Amino acid sequence: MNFRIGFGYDVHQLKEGSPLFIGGLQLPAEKGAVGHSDADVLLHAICDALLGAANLRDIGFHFSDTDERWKGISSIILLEKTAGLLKEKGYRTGNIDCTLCLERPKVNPHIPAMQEKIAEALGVSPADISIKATTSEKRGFVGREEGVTAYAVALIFSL
Ligand SMILES: Nc1ccn([C@@H]2O[C@H](COP(=O)(O)O)[C@@H](O)[C@H]2O)c(=O)n1
Ligand SMILES: C[C@@]1(CO)OP(=O)(O)OP(=O)(O)OC[C@H]1O
Repeated sequence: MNFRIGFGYDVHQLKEGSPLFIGGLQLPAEKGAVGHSDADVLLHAICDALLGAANLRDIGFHFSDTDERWKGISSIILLEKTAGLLKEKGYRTGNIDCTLCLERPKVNPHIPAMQEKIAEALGVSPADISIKATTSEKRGFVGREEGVTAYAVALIFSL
């Protein structure tokens, strides 16, 4: 078996009145993330970790933010497409570990549902998807609730 690892990072601006999509779910929140797609920062970091593991460039290379096809698209679809790109190269997902940096709301109650969504898109078990969260202790860009960031690592393998 050939194992490879990858790392992903993403940032989105937060704006009052925009919807907040995280991990494939819309969460109740005063501020939501802004982007060309649904701006799901956690899924974008996971896409980049998977693409990086396969040395397949990054999310914007495959799904450009100037392409009308991806305007407002659910990032779960982008994650499914990313899994398809890896499959074409003979890779399967092993496990994912990611961290969301968001001042509020607390996402802990929603993590099991996010694990289910992500696992379904990648064709793995929810047990293979680890999601963690932290605030930024009211410091910096995240702490001032101006934005949200996410980090992810992915293990992939080919038989
Ligand atoms: N948006 C968030 C941020 C954090 N959590 C959970 O709260 C714990 C404490 O956060 P600190 O920033 O004070 O470390 C953290 O470990 C997470 O379990 C969350 O659910 N949603
Ligand atoms: C997902 C894409 C494509 O809709 O757009 P955004 O939602 O702006 O997200 P980002 O992480 O900035 O870049 C990747 C994009 O090309």
